[in-house]
Amino acid sequence: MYADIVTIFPDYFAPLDLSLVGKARRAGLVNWQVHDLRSWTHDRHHTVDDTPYGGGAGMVMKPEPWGEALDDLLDRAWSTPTLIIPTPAGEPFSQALAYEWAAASHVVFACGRYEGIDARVAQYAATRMPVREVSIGDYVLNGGEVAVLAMMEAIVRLVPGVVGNPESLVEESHAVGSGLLEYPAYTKPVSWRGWDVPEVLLSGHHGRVEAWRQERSRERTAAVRPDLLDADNA
Ligand SMILES: OB(O)c1ccc2cc[nH]c2c1
Repeated sequence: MYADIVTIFPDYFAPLDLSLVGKARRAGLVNWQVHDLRSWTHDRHHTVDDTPYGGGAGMVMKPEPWGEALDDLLDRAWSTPTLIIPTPAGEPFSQALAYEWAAASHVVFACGRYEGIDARVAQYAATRMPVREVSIGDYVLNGGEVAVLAMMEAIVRLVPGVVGNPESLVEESHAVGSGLLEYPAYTKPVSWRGWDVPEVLLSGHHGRVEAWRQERSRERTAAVRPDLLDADNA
């Protein structure tokens, strides 16, 4: 998976070179390039925003720099990328989308700021590539960068070879097909500040352990995400 990330704050993405994601890049399993949107401006002040038509507070990102950025990235692309635009007004990002984009050869992330990107950019882009406007949750950030950091981590960890034991991807929360939240995990010591590890986990009886874990998953999901249970039973 290769990603182009377009932003007015390139330094936001330095953390991607840390930990598992950075290790995956150094191993050649994934790659990305961060681009400063202002590279596609031509005025002295590298202007990327202007006042909204129709009035209202804040500023809107101008379409021209985005159009030139997408033209350049498409010209260089080996295959047609998917354009992913983080926005509070988007479809929910999900583990299924993370898997889909982990298998994609090329994605382009467009990080909006201010009140967002001129709506014509997504409309224009959709004539040249698949476009997905995606939300990472029902809250509002100041821009798309944090959303892209979160999505990059969710996506890259699913690329084959990135996590040491692929089995660890199977039983985690929101594992595609399971729809249940992960069961609680324990490690040594067996007793800690008066709290003991559940006996069944010390039994060595794999069938009983599995049944206990399934029950804890359903119990936890019913308590905090009953909507997933409905989907799971659908
Ligand atoms: O909350 B978000 O995911 C998000 C995404 C993009 C922009 C652009 C301006 N505010 C934003 C918020």
